[in-house]
Amino acid sequence: MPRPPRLSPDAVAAALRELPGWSGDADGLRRSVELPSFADAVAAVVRIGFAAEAVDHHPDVDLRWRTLHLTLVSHSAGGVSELDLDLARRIDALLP
Ligand SMILES: C[C@H](O)[C@H](O)[C@H]1CNC2=NC(N)=NC(=O)C2=N1
Repeated sequence: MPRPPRLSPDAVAAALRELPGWSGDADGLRRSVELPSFADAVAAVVRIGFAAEAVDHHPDVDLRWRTLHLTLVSHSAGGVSELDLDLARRIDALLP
């Protein structure tokens, strides 16, 4: 299945205005979130992991104690694509 192309900087900036909590640019979307505990943070990674598998699009995840640092980028596109915007919305629905 063809994967969508890299979005323009303007398109990413416009999309970010609808994604409070996320920052970044056409090279990647970023969100950091602190959970109440390490166990909660691990559970969030698992929930995000299953959501990612469901859409076959995967975040870069950096877990530091109870803080998750998430980066979304479409490796196949060399930047942010519609798949990353969709995954960001799905992740937001899973986080407190
Ligand atoms: C074959 C499979 O669809 C590809 O390897 C997918 C899997 N998940 C992916 N996730 C991300 N973030 N970028 C990709 O290019 C990508 N490619």
